[in-house]
Amino acid sequence: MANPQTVVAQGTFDILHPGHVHYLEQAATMGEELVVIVARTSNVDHKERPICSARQRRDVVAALEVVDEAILGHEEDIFVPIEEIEPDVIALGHDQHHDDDAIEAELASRGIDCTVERAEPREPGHDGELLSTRLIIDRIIERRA
Ligand SMILES: Cc1cc2nc3c(=O)[nH]c(=O)nc-3n(C[C@H](O)[C@H](O)[C@H](O)COP(=O)(O)O)c2cc1C
Ligand SMILES: Nc1ncnc2c1ncn2[C@@H]1O[C@H](COP(=O)(O)OP(=O)(O)OP(=O)(O)O)[C@@H](O)[C@H]1O
Repeated sequence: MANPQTVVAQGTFDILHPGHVHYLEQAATMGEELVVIVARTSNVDHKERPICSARQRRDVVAALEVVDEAILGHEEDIFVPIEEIEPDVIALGHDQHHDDDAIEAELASRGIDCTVERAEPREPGHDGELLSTRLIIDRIIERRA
């Protein structure tokens, strides 16, 4: 296709689990090409510091079949990669703390024509399925302490 619709997804992706896969699969259905921006460790300041390096997190996301490209985010200005990619859609995760309206306003002020969509959460499909990095780490601490 000459002009595929590009979707951007983003997140920390520290220790991948099926919730991440679900989010990325949903994001992929919003267009034809999926580019994932992996958060720099210095920008993950709203929760515990990731266990894996940004490069490792990026490499594992890039290996997923549904992902066309995974890149490391910008250290200072999260809209720099967006300006470079020029996506048609930004897919926000169901629980991402970003304000949809604030993102849309910033896109408009930079002249980027792009819609902002929210993905749906995925609930555990069986007993004991861990769909959160924090819950996986809590389980490791509990079982290996
Ligand atoms: C549109 C958009 C672009 C982003 N670009 C970057 C970026 O370039 N660099 C970065 O470190 N984080 C970027 N982020 C932020 C993180 O990917 C992410 O929202 C947050 O730091 C990780 O939190 P989460 O995994 O709980 O969502 C971006 C977020 C959004 C919504
Ligand atoms: N169970 C889930 N269902 C749908 N999307 C999910 C799920 N878990 C994570 N995601 C999405 O994956 C993206 C990256 O998530 P993130 O790296 O913060 O993982 P997390 O497991 O939610 O982390 P933590 O549990 O440490 O807060 C986010 O957009 C988030 O909404």
